[in-house]
Parts: sequence; structure tokens; C-alpha cells
Amino acid sequence: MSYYADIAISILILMTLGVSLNLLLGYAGRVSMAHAIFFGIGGFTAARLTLPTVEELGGVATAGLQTGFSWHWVPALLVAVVVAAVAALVISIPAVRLVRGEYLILLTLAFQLVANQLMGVLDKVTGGPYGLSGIPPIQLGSTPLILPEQFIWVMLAAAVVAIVICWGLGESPFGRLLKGIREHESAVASVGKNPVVPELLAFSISAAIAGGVGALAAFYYGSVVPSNYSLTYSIFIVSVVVLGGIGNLSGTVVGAIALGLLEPFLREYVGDEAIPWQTVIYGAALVVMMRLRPEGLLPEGFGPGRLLNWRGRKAPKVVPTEEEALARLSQDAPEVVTEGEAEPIVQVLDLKKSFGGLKAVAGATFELERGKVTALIGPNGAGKTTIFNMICGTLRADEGRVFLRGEDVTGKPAYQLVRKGLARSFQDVRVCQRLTALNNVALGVQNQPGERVSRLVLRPFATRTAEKRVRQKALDCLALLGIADRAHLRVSELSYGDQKLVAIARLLATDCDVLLLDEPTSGVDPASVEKVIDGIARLRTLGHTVCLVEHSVHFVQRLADRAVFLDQGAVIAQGTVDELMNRRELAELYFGT
Ligand SMILES: Nc1ncnc2c1ncn2[C@@H]1O[C@H](COP(=O)(O)OP(=O)(O)OP(=O)(O)O)[C@@H](O)[C@H]1O
Repeated sequence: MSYYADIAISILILMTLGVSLNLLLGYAGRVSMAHAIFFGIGGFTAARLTLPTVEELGGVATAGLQTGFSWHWVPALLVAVVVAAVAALVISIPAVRLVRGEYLILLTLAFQLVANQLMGVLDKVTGGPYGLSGIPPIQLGSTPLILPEQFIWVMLAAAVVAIVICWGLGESPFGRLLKGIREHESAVASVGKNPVVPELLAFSISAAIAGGVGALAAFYYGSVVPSNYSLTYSIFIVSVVVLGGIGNLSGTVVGAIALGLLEPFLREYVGDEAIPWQTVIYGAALVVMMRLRPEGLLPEGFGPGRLLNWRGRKAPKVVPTEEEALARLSQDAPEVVTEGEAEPIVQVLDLKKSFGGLKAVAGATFELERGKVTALIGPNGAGKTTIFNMICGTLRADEGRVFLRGEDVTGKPAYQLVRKGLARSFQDVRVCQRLTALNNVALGVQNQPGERVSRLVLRPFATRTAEKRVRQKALDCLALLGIADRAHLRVSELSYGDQKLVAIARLLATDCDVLLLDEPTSGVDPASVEKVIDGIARLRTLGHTVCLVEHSVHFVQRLADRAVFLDQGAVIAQGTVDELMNRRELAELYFGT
């Protein structure tokens, strides 16, 4: 019995670590190769705090004597959680702010190696290469939980708590934000969300759970040894997540059971060579999975809830009509401008940008009038997208200024501009393919309590009510663009034209009065172009100021009140579209004839 309980405990430890890493790797899309270190930090912290004091051991501090502070296991566990979370914050601040993709993997890999080496040499803290032993077990009342069949219940409870925390966060608006960051960080920033804070939180919550498991493991095994927190163990944890299914906690549970059973199985058959064989099999399994089933055994969104259809992606029960949606959205919309009272809401003054020797924008000056649709037109390479990027702070202007309602907003980051009322879409659409249309649009809604972990924890019911409002608003935005009946579909299942509509609906959800649309119809089939035109016309009805970059003259003539003609980075004419297109030299430039 003890033998099987002991195996189950090691599987539960691996499972809990995998689940916590999945919050970071699966939901936030950030690969950490240092999860074993946070596990170890929790273990060493709890060990030092609970080991007996020098006085308790006879009062003489001799070399090699393993002493501590004789704390009760509960506060020691809590401190272990906090220390691991703080350590993760310290490492993740430069990681999140400065490095991405494979560089992040390298940075965490370096941290893993350095920290593991330090664990082996900082004798006074970690006990050196042989670590610390004699750690007191968990004491419940007067019963020490020494036997595996006693401790297994503690570990099972810890695994359940970790799954509930990670599932609760991952499936909340906070998790939606993480998934958005995972897929398109720039798109999330362009709808007013600072991606840095949620990423830092995901790093530290994930590490905090690992630290807690590390403390529990120290209490159970009675010792902590640096070699237990090696790169090999970090790779095991990553393997559990990748094999089980990235972004799917049920997958991690399955992955941990499958891989966790491997070691005792191998021990039975190959004895002491089990660990090297285990490493080989994990590596081979990873390669095979990456090749044949990169989404893992259970792909994202597939789990018991989906199987039993509790949480199936159901079509909305009530699809609002366009009129109902318009009526509700008008309450948050900017005041509609009546004829004759046009005033500039955005002023672009002498913007300049060069790339090496190429002058992409050579002193562009123009205004966007409140409530009007203005088109930036001109031949390919005229500098239209570069101007958008400078207005939105994605690109630093060499010279020139941008004013929004008279306030100088030059160089402000995209997420700050949204808070001031200006948002943009992208030529390459940048919708989150693995999220539903509704969740994509919900990302655009501002001030969501559920996106803040503190609110989720302290005011769960209020955040649930707020989430209902967010989803209703997202559905209204989709209804206004005529695609509410597809709200429940993953964006990857939608046509490209519908994806462009989702991107516009996401902008609408921000409540920004100035919307910049970069080539909203490029790559869209003719039938969908009409839908996009109708959608943008409705933005104008709601009172939004729209600036669009567009190549289709038909589109621009149908929608734009004014056009700004650019060539070689300079504004060469402004006026109504018909006025500009009737000028032969401009038409020739535009059509290249
Ligand atoms: N990051 C960059 N590095 C170097 N050159 C760039 C960069 N971005 C744009 N350019 C160059 O600046 C010029 C203007 O590009 P931009 O994309 O702004 O033009 P555009 O009017 O939007 O063109 P299109 O209509 O084809 O999208 C082009 O010659 C382009 O190659």
C-alpha cells in the first residue's frame, strides 16, 4: 500500500507542478525552463524555517549542523509560497519587459542553471550539495504525517487546490487576457490593456504554487537536495504540459499520470538505469508529439466539461437585433456630430520618419474631424501605415507631434491612447485565432473587474455579474456588425472577412471615439467587403471618428467624408474623395497609369 501511495504522491507533485506551469505556458504562452527552481526555492525555504533551532539541538553551532527557526509548518508553507513568488517576480520583470520567444526560454534556462549551481554552493543557506535533512513532517494535531498513505491526502488536496486556482484564473476574464497576450500582444495593447502586468502575475502565481508544492515535498521526504531541482526535472515538468495539452489542465492531469507512472515501471524493469531511460523516453515522446500532435493529448478547450457538453461552445440563446444592439451601444457612444459643427479631434503636425536612408514619412500634417470618416490614400509605400504606427505610439516619430483633443499624445503607448479614446486595427487583422469571436471582442471592453486577480479573489460574485455585462456588450458589438450568430465560433473557423469584422467589433467594444482602421478590406472577398462597408457606416452612425487606410477607391468613395492623399511620405492633397480622384495627376499616381 505504502509503495503505491508513494508513487501516487510523486505523480501528484508532478501534476501540481504541471498545472501551475500550464497557467504560464498554456494560457500566457510563456515558456519557462526554470520551474524546478521555484519548486526548490519553496523546499529550501520551508526546510530552513522548520528545522530545529541551535538551542533545541544543544546550543552549540557546529559546522554542518542543520539548524533553522523551528517554525510551525503552516507559516513556513505560506512563506515558501511568498518567497517563490517574489523570486519569480525578480526574474520575470526583465524577462517579460525585455525578452520574447526563444530568448525567454534561454533566459529562464540560464536562471535554472545558475540557481541550481548556487543551491549547491551556498552551504550556509542550502546545506551545500547534500542539502538539508531532518525536516520535520507535517503535524496534524498530535499526528505526524510520515506514512505515504497519510500524506497522500495532503498532496491530493494541494493538487485539487492548484487545479481550482489555475482553472479559475485560466477560464476567467484574466485568463482571456492571458490568452490574448499569448496570441497577439500588440493587439491586446491596441485595445487598451497593458500586457506586462498580467504576464508578471502569471509568472509569480505559477511560481508561488510550485513553491508551495516544494514545501510540501520537503515535509514529506524530510530532505531537500539541489540535484532534485535540476534542469532535467524542469524538462520533465514542461514535458507533462506539452504532452498533456498546452492550455488544457485536464491534459496536464493525464500527462502527469502517464509520465509519472513511467519511473516506477522502468525501475521494475531496468533498476538503477530508470532515470536515464526516463529522460530518453520523455525526449522521444516530446519529439513524436511535436511532429504528430503538437496540440498535445487533449487540445485546448477539450475536457470533461466539453465531453459532457456542460461547457460546450453554444450559440448565443438570444441574438440581439441590430436595432437592439445599436440602442444599447449608443448609450456609451460619442455624441453624434450634427452637420456644420465639425471640429478637429486629432491633429497630426509635421510627422517625419526615416528608415536608414529611406524617408517613409516626410512631414505629414493633417486633421481628423470629429464624427467624420477620413481616408488616408495613396500609392503603395506612400507611408500610410507608418503614420498610423506613429499616431498609435507603436513607432517613435523622428519629428512632429500628434494631438488628441488638444492634448499632446506623441509617442504614448497604444494601451494609454485607448484610455484617452483612440484605438486602432491592423492590416494583418491580429485576432486571436484560438479564442471565440465573442471572447475576442470581450478583450476590447475596458475596466473589467474580472481581469484583475485581486477582484477575482476578493469579489468573485461582483466580477461574475460584471462579466455578464461584458459578454452582452461584446455580443452587441458583434450584432452591430452582423455576425452575432457566430459569436461562439473560434475565430479560426470564420472566413477572413468575418475575422476583419471581429477586429472592428473589438475596436467598437473599447468605446474609443477615434478608431483607426488599417486596410479593413484587404484580402477580403467581395461579398464580405460589403459587410465591412456596412459595419464601418454603422460606426459613423454611432458618432465615431474613423480614419482608414484603404486601397479600394470604391470603398473609400462609399464611406469617406474626406481623404488625405499621400505620396512618398508627404501629404500632397486633401479634400473630398471625388475632388481628389477627379484630379488627373492624383488618379494617375494612385492607379499607376
Ligand atoms: N520597419 C521598417 N523598416 C524599414 N522600412 C520600412 C519599415 N516600415 C515601412 N518601411 C518602408 O517605408 C515606406 C512606407 O511604408 P508604409 O507601409 O508606411 O506604406 P503604405 O503607404 O502603408 O504602403 P501599403 O499601402 O503598401 O501598405 C515603404 O517604402 C516601406 O518599405
